[in-house]
Amino acid sequence: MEPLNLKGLIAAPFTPLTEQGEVNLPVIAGYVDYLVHEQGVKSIFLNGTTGEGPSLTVAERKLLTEEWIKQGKNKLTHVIIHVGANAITEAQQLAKHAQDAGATAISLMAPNYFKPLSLDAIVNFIQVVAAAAPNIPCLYYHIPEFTGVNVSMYELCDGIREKIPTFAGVKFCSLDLLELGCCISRYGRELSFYYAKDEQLLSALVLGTHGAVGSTYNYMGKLNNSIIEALDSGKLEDARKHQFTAQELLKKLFTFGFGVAENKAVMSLVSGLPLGPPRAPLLNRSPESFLIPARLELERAGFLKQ
Ligand SMILES: CC(=O)N[C@@H]([C@@H](O)[C@H](O)[C@H](O)CO)[C@@H](O)CC(=O)C(=O)O
Repeated sequence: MEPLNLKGLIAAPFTPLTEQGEVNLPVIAGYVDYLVHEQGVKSIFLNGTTGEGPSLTVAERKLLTEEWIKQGKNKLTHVIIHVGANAITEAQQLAKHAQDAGATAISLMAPNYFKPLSLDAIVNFIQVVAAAAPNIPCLYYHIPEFTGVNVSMYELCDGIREKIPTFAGVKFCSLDLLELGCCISRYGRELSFYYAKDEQLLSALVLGTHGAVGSTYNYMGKLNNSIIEALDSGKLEDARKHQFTAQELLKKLFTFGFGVAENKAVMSLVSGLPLGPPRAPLLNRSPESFLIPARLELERAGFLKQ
């Protein structure tokens, strides 16, 4: 299988929910247009961390996949579906469904209750799931902070194509740029690495990351695209300036406490899309503790009109 022909930013969409907590599919058509026209982002990574994938049922994940692919037709260029699950049979079902629905690729994180803690265990898990979608590429979603599985990606990638022919690379959600650099240097010609810590995009681009998946590209796509454009045209100072704008805002948001629930509230505020609450166990915070101070910072950084 050819390397994934995908570069640039990939947004990890939030899952729109009604106030009653049901998946709110009618929001998705406007969400696609917002990403494409307002943020200049044409690729998505669906049902991952930002999309609260692990809190959704298999049926909901299938509905979301179908709706995003339907609404994204002729608008989105790449739709990657996260199919990871603790039950391997569910992951297989989702992988087959993603392929049948017309997804570009599948991706999966490690199960996180019974954890695959050895290379053999993790490769076996990926192999079984990837085999359920044999015609599309498969990316491993490395996110040790959430899964507790911190196998070396450098070791995982060694000889993996012989075991898993559709293996296409890694979505790399870790601050470990040494590991990322070594992976790109050794495997970057045959595999793709997509960086997934938005606050360090520029550093990963300099190392040669093939693209980047992130939550903040939902509402800061334009700014992060400017980092890529400036770097591509040799304007390092400009690239730094844009990265610093994003970093300063995120650093402030981190001090207020910034997880998926807070991030979703920011996206609703900036985009005006009715994304609704997060699903339990995540909870919306009181406006005083997050949204009011966050709004001020977003205004200061130019993401909201004052
Ligand atoms: C842990 C986490 O949520 N990481 C985010 C980042 O975009 C993150 O929100 C951002 O770097 C701010 O820390 C992404 O890596 C998530 C992601 O790609 C996904 O939702 O699938």
